[in-house]
Amino acid sequence: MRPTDRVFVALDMPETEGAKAMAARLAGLVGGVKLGLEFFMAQGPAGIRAVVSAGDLPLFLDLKLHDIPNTVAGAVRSVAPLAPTFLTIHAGGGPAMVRAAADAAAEEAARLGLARMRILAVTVLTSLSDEDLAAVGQALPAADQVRRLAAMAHANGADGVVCSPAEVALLRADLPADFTLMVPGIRPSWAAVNDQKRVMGPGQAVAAGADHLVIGRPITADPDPAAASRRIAQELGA
Ligand SMILES: O=C(O)c1cc(=O)[nH]c(=O)n1[C@@H]1O[C@H](COP(=O)(O)O)[C@@H](O)[C@H]1O
Repeated sequence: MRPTDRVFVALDMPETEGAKAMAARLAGLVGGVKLGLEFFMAQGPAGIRAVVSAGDLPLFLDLKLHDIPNTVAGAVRSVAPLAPTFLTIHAGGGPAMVRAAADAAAEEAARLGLARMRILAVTVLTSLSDEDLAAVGQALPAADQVRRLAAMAHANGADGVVCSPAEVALLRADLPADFTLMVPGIRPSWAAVNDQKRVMGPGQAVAAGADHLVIGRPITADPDPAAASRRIAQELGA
């Protein structure tokens, strides 16, 4: 994998034109685009198609699905025609929900004749500290909860997880090499931390074993997003 292929840029914005312009500007400098709730709620599937074609980049659709198994399976089928490379669900939805998502992805890909989207289970959000986990009654420390959820997601057919850089080395040791570790909470030394809590630099996260990095504001809020992407690529060895 080329160093730039590791990076999915998070286009957290509500407007199609802005997201299309950013995707076109960053084509060749990143490995794909991540479109999530802010964009999907405003622009829906048509907006997703417009942005993907503007940059001609792989799509990471970050909808963080979390509901009963039947509803999540239906949502997976509904987004299958968008042909995302990756789709997120919340591991906290439990074993049957993870299994329902994985099965629906496989069945719908076969039915439509498309490549199967990879299901990624979100473990513990990178915006949560141990203190925050205690407030919602989750097990401590965060790393223990991440390991438990990742093992459960793997056992139930997920293709990978979303975790913070702090847990990457632990999960790499626990799980097979082809289990994808998609890692947000990435902050180069020159970027603001914002609302993230469990953060690391891009080079360190890849050295620890991250397959892909999710990077939003350090690129999109920079006065020169292309230059920011190039600095990150250099840090990754490009
Ligand atoms: O699923 C995600 O992508 C995700 C999980 C997580 O635990 N933390 C997290 O920040 N993300 C996403 O990763 C992106 C990070 O954006 P920045 O903080 O701007 O780099 C956002 O689009 C978040 O929705």
